[in-house]
Amino acid sequence: MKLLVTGGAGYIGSVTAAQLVEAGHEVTVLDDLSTGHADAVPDGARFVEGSFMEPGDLSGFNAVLHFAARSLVGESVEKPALYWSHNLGGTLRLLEAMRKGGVGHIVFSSTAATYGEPENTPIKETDPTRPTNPYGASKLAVDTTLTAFAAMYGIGAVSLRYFNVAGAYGRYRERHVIETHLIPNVLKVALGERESISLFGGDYPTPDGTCVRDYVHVSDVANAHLLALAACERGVHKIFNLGNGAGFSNQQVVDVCREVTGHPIPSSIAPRRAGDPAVLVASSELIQKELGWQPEHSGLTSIIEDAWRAVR
Ligand SMILES: NC(=O)c1ccc[n+]([C@@H]2O[C@H](COP(=O)([O-])OP(=O)(O)OC[C@H]3O[C@@H](n4cnc5c(N)ncnc54)[C@H](O)[C@@H]3O)[C@@H](O)[C@H]2O)c1
Ligand SMILES: O=c1ccn([C@@H]2O[C@H](COP(=O)(O)OP(=O)(O)O[C@H]3O[C@H](CO)[C@H](O)[C@H](O)[C@H]3O)[C@@H](O)[C@H]2O)c(=O)[nH]1
Repeated sequence: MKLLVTGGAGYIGSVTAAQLVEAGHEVTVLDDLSTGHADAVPDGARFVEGSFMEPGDLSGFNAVLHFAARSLVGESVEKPALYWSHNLGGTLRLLEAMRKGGVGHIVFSSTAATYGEPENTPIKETDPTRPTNPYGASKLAVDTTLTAFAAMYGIGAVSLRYFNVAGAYGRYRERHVIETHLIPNVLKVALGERESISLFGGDYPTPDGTCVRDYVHVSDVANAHLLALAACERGVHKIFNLGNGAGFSNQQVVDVCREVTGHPIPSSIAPRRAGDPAVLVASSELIQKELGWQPEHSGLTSIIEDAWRAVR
């Protein structure tokens, strides 16, 4: 297929673009390099530097995989207008360009942040969506828009709600200039780029008092996109969670990083970070049942080993 990958110079987009090229698709990456890197665009993909908010003529593409977004939760609280105009407004323009160009299918990077503070664990797709920050709200608004576009204009859409994506795929890894994610920041301590790691909150209602998250390997996330692409069906919007169904506390993440790197990784408990749910764990039964997705890396150790191998 002839595919447009927005955000294909970023972390998850570059891994997915690489797997799409390996599967024989003709891939064009559209990325403005605001948080991505030109050298992350896989060999064999065409690269267009530009914004998905001005996508131009999309005729000829069979589908869009839409990764590009603003995705810093804290920044979204400080600059809500930016998140609404970029993530929702920009995506509306992309969808209009798809409509004009006759592009019928889209796979969209949604997020666990659409659920907000969960009522049930593990979280199912049918659980309430009550985002607690503009980032999650803007992603939920795109999901709602996709449902309407599928019903009204007959596009085929799949939203994948990733939980905590981690690990690396070959040379493709997470390297954000502003890094907020736990695992890369813990590994920076082992690399000698940081003195220590602060764990935000030690008094959550969890076994060790630190937050619990569901880590899913970036390679398994990328593979889910190939399955989602094949499952796009005109007039239908499907939503799937993507996680491993197992929760690991922030303290456990640090402990596993110590084992994997052999570094003592000094850590301390710091105040809670605003808007962090105590526990976020996915039920991914639906995507396993409907698309046959099976994560190959379910253990936290193997995910962290891959992340470490790519940065050391
Ligand atoms: N990393 C996670 O754990 C996680 C979890 C849930 C959802 N997501 C979502 O997955 C997607 C990818 O996340 P990531 O971690 O790979 O982020 P990333 O920042 O590494 O990648 C995003 C890419 O989009 C590009 N981009 C941003 N705005 C653009 C624009 N206007 N036009 C063109 N390109 C633009 C950036 O330059 C970057 O290359 C995002 O939509 C994010 O919200 C990520
Ligand atoms: O230096 C740090 C960084 C993070 N954390 C903690 O580690 C946990 C995981 O935090 P991350 O920032 O790695 O990930 P989040 O769970 O906040 O965010 C992930 O899930 C969100 C959905 O909830 C969004 O989709 C977001 O894009 C995605 O990265 C949280 O308890 C956080 O407070 C620390 O203690 N110290």
